[in-house]
This record gives sequence, C-alpha cells and structure tokens, in this order.
Amino acid sequence: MNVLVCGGAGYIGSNMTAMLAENGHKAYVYDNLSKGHIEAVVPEAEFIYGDLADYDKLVRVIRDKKIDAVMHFAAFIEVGESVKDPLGYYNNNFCNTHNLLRAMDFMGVNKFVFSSTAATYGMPDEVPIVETLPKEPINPYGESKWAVERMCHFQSQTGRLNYAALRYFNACGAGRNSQLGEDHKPESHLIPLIIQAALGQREDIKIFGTDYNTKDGTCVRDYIHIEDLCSAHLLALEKLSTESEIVFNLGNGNGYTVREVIETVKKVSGKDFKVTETDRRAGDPAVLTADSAKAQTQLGWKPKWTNLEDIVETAWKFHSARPNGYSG
Ligand SMILES: NC(=O)c1ccc[n+]([C@@H]2O[C@H](COP(=O)([O-])OP(=O)(O)OC[C@H]3O[C@@H](n4cnc5c(N)ncnc54)[C@H](O)[C@@H]3O)[C@@H](O)[C@H]2O)c1
Ligand SMILES: O=c1ccn([C@@H]2O[C@H](COP(=O)(O)OP(=O)(O)O[C@H]3O[C@H](CO)[C@H](O)[C@H](O)[C@H]3O)[C@@H](O)[C@H]2O)c(=O)[nH]1
Repeated sequence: MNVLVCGGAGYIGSNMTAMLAENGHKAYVYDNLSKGHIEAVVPEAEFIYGDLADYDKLVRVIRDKKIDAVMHFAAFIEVGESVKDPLGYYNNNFCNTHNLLRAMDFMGVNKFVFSSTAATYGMPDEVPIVETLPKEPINPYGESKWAVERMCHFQSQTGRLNYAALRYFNACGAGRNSQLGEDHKPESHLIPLIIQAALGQREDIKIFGTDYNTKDGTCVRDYIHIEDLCSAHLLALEKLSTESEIVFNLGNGNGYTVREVIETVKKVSGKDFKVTETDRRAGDPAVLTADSAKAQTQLGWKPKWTNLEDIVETAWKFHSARPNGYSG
C-alpha cells in the first residue's frame, strides 16, 4: 500500500515508517518537523514537509501519491503542557486531525490508523485496563485524543471511514537495531531521562512520589517496545480492509515500578548515578497497565519484547551512540 505517515519524523512514526518499508509498503512521511527529526526518516521513505493545518496540501499529497491508507502519529504529546495550553492541544490534536480526515474523505481514502493513548482512561478504577472501561481523561491531552476517537466513531458509521484507534501505554526503546530512538525536546519520559542521568547529562533522576500503594511505593507503568507497537499497527492496517472500527490497548502487560526501571538502567549501563525522591507529580495514577488480550486475540498480535532489560538495552544503545540525539 501507499501509506501516508503523518508525524513520521517523530519517535514512533519514524519506527513505523521503517517497518512499513521493511514490509513492502511505500511510506510517505508528512511532518512539519516541529518536533521530529529528518535524520529519523529512513531513506526508503519519501519525506514531504507539510503541516496538518494545510488542507490543500494534504489533498494534493493524497492525490499525487495515490495514498491508500493513513497512519496518524502527529500530535502534541506533553500532558503538563496541555494543561497550560488546552487551546493549542485541541488545535493540533483535534482540529488538525479533523482537517486530515476531511482531506481523506474528499479523496475517498478510508483507512486510518490513529495513535491514541492510555490517557483516555484518566484515573481508572481497575487494572489491568480493558478497552471498555470508562473514558474519563483528566487533562486536555487525553481529552483531545478521546475527542478524535469519537469523531472517528461517528464518521465510521457513515460507511466512509475504516479506522483503528490504538491506545498506547508507555512507548519505549529504540527500533531498527537501536538506530531509531526517542529524542523529544524537552524530554519528559522516564527511560530517556534516567539514561541522561547515567550519561552524566543530568545531575540526578527524580522519583515522582514514593508513597503510592504499590510494591515499593513508586508508580507502576506498562512499558511497551516501539517495535511491538509498530507490528500491531501493521496488523491493524490489514484488518481495515474488512473492519470499520477497531479499538485496542497496546501494552505488554507487565507492570514495572519507577524504582525497578531505574535499577534496570543501572544494570544495563553499568553506571551509578544519583536518585532523588521528590513529591508526586500531579495527575499520575499509581498503576497503569494494559489488558491487551483483545489485540492479541483479534489481531493475532504478540509483543516480542516482554523483558524490561532487553527493552532498556535498545534505548541505552541508541542514547549512548547519540548522546545529543539526532542533532548531535
Ligand atoms: N510516546 C508515548 O509514550 C506515547 C504514548 C501514547 C500515545 N502516544 C501518541 O503517539 C503519537 C506519536 O508520539 P511520539 O512520541 O512519536 O511523538 P513525537 O513528538 O516524537 O512525534 C510527533 C511528530 O508529529 C509531528 N507533528 C506534530 N504536529 C504536526 C502538524 N501539525 N503537522 C505535521 N506534523 C506534525 C512532529 O514534528 C513530530 O515529528 C502521538 O500522537 C502521541 O500522542 C505516544
Ligand atoms: O523524571 C521522572 C519522569 C517520570 N517519572 C515517573 O515515571 C512514570 C512514567 O512517566 P512518563 O512521563 O515516562 O510516562 P507517563 O506514564 O506519565 O505517560 C505515558 O502515558 C501518558 C498517558 O497516561 C501519555 O500518553 C505519555 O505520552 C506516555 O508516555 C510515572 O509514574 C512518572 O511519575 C519519574 O518518577 N521521574
């Protein structure tokens, strides 16, 4: 298929682009490079500089490149920033997705794979989380993603859209032999921050809260390797030939505490560094783990990276080879 990968210069989109190319698809990356990196776009793909706000350009690209399907990773992704700038988040995550869907609808392209998030569940009452739990986002980031899911739902009911909403838990690791890793600026995700401490780029790693009701008092998250995320997207894309609406959680099902992640980075890197215990970060649920049985049964998907040490190893290789990220 000719696949338009919106946000394909970003962390997850660049890995998806590589996997599409490896699986015989032609990937067209559409990205405004506001956050992404041109160096992360594999040479097999074609890069198109563009903003999702540019409806006419989207229509032109979909027409000229004979696009069959769209994978949509382009968004703002910082929960804290979304609380400070809700309008900006609704604009980029919702309005620009609306633009993209309008362009697809105009051109008669009906296959759409969307990056959703565990943040749609807010503070869930039970874990592991199944897809049917209430969607009660507690910040504009999660709410903007949930609003897109609802828009897709209603559009699919017209018969003109087949979509997959994939709710990721904590994406991590580096793909393509550790060549395509995480380089967010600013970085807020736990594993790259710990690695920065291991590389001596920050004086310590702060643990946000040690009084949670978990085995060691720190938050538990479900860390999923990006190659596993991407392989689920490929399977979802195939399903869209026959299904109009599919929604899956994507996690590897194993929860790890913040302390366990820190210990794993210490072990993998062989480095010691300072760990500082601080107050809780507002809005952090104690435990977020995915029940991904639905994706496993209905897509035939199975995460390959179930061991945290193996996952962290790929991230460590990426960051130690490129301590300043793609620009370094
Ligand atoms: N990283 C995670 O743990 C995580 C978890 C859940 C969901 N997600 C979702 O996955 C998707 C990808 O996340 P990521 O970590 O790769 O983020 P990222 O910031 O690395 O990538 C996003 C890409 O989209 C581009 N972009 C943003 N706005 C654009 C616009 N208006 N027009 C064109 N391009 C634009 C950026 O330049 C960037 O290359 C996002 O939708 C995010 O909400 C990520
Ligand atoms: O310096 C840090 C950074 C994080 N944490 C903790 O580490 C865990 C993971 O934090 P991340 O910021 O890496 O990830 P989140 O679980 O907060 O966020 C993930 O889930 C969100 C939805 O809930 C979004 O989708 C987001 O993009 C995705 O990475 C949390 O308990 C957080 O409190 C620390 O202790 N210290």
